[in-house]
Amino acid sequence: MERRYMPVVIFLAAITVGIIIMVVISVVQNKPLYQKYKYGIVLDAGSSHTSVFIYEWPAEKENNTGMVQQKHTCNVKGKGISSYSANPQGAGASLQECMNEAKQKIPAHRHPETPVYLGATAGMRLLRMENEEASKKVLDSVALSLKSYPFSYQGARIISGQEEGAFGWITVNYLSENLRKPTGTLGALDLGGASTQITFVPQQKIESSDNSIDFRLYGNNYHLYTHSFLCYGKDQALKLSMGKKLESTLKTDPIELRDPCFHPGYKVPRTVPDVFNTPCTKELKLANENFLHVGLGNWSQCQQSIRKVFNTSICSYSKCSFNGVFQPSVYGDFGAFSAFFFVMDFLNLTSDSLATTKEKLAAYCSTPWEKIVGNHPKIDQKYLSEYCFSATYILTLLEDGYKFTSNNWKDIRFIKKIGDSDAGWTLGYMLNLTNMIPAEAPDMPLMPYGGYVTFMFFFALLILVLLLLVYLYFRRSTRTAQKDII
Ligand SMILES: Nc1ncnc2c1ncn2[C@@H]1O[C@H](COP(=O)(O)OP(=O)(O)O)[C@@H](O)[C@H]1O
Ligand SMILES: [Ca+2]
Repeated sequence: MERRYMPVVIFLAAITVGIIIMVVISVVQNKPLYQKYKYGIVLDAGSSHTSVFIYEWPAEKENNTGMVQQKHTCNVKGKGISSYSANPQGAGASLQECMNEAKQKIPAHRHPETPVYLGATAGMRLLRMENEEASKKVLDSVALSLKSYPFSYQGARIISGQEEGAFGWITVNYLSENLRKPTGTLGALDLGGASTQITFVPQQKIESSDNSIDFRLYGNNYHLYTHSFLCYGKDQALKLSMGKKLESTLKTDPIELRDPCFHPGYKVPRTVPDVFNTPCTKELKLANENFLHVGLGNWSQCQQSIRKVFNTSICSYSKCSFNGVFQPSVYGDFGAFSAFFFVMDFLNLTSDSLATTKEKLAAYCSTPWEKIVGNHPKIDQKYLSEYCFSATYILTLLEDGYKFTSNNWKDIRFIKKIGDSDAGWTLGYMLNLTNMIPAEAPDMPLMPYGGYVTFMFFFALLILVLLLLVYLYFRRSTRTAQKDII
């Protein structure tokens, strides 16, 4: 071969290698060139109501953190499934409207592969304690209803308090993309109507095995503390607290229950079984079944009365939250969701110091009931009348129960959603059951997307320049050759 062709050969070889590198990188980087979505449905059968969550994720990226998003939610009309104990068929029927909506929201060709899970929480735990047969019938009824849809039915069951706490923790940390980073995780505080959960990575040893859960997620080990207090959701706590007041006052004054946790001017007739119709309160045999629930609007007395539902005098561990339950010192930031958020957000108490929160709440509780109703004509009066109690309960639970202080109060973030997805146990439950959180970290793309685009751009530019140089070189060498001939 003539020597003058050598540079051309080198140029061509460089170009070929360049093209091969570009093709290889683009294949590795863009394995799926277009996105297909997959779906999953979880029904949260809570004590007060049932919500249907539809999740969506890109089919090819299901093992990456933060990829699953909430696409749609539907609130089932009426009360929670545990309220159908006398009419179990009604429980299954109540889900129809939302399940039909799910059929509309998910593309039909995905229906057969879309898993459906129903998890029932504390309302059904209480019904199971009270009447196991009735709780089975309710679960059978919702199972039958869910099986009639074209989705892939995966079961309807009562989840444990530990699962409820741990999956809530997985949800908030998955959505905050904390799981693949060496940085800290977010503790999870969930307040329902019938139970409440606290879950976090503690700094101290976990002294009771009931409160310890281990996970290996994306190559990291997590040693979690979790506890679920049955009967300490805000609706059952209200019954506990009213029950205590009734026990001490009805004996002397059988007509009126004077309650500092309700607004002055609030007066509602109630019956004793209204308060004692749950396994959380012991049955009180009282001749007079009717009483008048009268509000006093006194925040500090309200807090005193709520403290009585927390037993802090027994503890067989190095430290306890309440009722003899082991709890290490709270550590790190916490996401407080569900009723923690609904109540504190309604009262605009999500971002003040603990002292200011107490001052504002005291003023709110002493506001006359008439004025409260006038200020919020559209809010359901049952919710409205209970916000003073609920917020006082929340402060007492967090401070006296879990031992948050004015120093770490700001570590509690009252949240509803992270991105588009609600904080709660449902997403974590589905991720776990579909094995979407691998124990080991999945392969990362070769380089971040921005770096990839820049790299491809400059590489293409380089190849263009090389082609130009080859062209110029050829032109010059042919001219020289022609000159030589002449
Ligand atoms: N807008 C709202 N304001 C106040 N409380 C609310 C609101 N929406 C829901 N809640 C309350 O949140 C709680 C949700 O609990 P739920 O999930 O049904 O029970 P559990 O988790 O104990 O089974 C209930 O006490 C319900 O009354
Ligand atoms: Ca709940």
